[in-house]
Amino acid sequence: MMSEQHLHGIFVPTVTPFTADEEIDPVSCRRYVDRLLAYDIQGLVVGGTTGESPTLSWDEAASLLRMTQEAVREKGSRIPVVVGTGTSSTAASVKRTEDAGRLGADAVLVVVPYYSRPSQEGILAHFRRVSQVGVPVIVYEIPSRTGTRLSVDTARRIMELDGVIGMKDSTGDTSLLEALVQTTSKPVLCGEDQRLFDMLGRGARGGILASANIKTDVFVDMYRRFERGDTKGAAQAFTTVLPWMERLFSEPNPAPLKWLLARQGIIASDSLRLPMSPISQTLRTELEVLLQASS
Ligand SMILES: O=C(O)C1=N[C@H](C(=O)O)C[C@H](O)C1
Repeated sequence: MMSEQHLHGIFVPTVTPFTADEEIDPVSCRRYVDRLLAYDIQGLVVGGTTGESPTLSWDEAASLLRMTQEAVREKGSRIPVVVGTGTSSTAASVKRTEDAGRLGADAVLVVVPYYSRPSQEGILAHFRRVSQVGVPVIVYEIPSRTGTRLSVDTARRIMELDGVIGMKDSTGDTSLLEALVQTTSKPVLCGEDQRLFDMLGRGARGGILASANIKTDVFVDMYRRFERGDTKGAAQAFTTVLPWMERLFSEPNPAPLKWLLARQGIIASDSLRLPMSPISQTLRTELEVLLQASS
């Protein structure tokens, strides 16, 4: 299982490859994960936003976890595999986290409960209950998707919980990160791709980044440069991936990413489950231009 010492560097949240008729495609899944394992990434996250968690059943998320663990094991890699278990129900999140523990997940990614807009006390109680399961918890703060924003005080109290090992900060600004690094040694990772460079400079220990599925080597190199104090080199590397990030998030994630992975033959199809829908022709053309320029 993971501890806070393991939560640093580049974590890649995986897509869920579907066949054209929207079933999980295990062959693509294996080819895709094997490719990611060729890079010096620090971990994988299955069943997150990028994995289309809103349209996956828990059984499907669990089977993705097993397939990914198998690929990691058979490659002889020891990187942690994290699975998303957060829902807007505390009881369901606890149950999924218990299952994830039985399946050997190294940690769980637990999103702030969405839609019902609970009070700060309710959110704290939610994380207290889930963290008591005994599987390390990474808190996922993404107000643009959940409809709620953690106060600094609540975030600090959640980070103090024994079972919580860190946070993925997708707030889109640096105020929470800057407040947390004053009072906790637990890691905060960037979850807002275009803020990566800025957030590393303000104390983030890495990132959980959908765009690191593309140009994975550049993300790893950028992080390593940053770590050893080569800020200029890290900035240069970041500049080269910015155009990709801009396109990847110009339409709802993970549709552009899946299109790119399918276009490169890494997964068989860019199929999504509704209400996620295929990318526009304009974006396809832009991505095609980027691909041609980088080949
Ligand atoms: O699945 C994830 O983890 C991520 N999801 C974010 C989102 O889609 O909002 C983006 C981030 O890169 C990672």
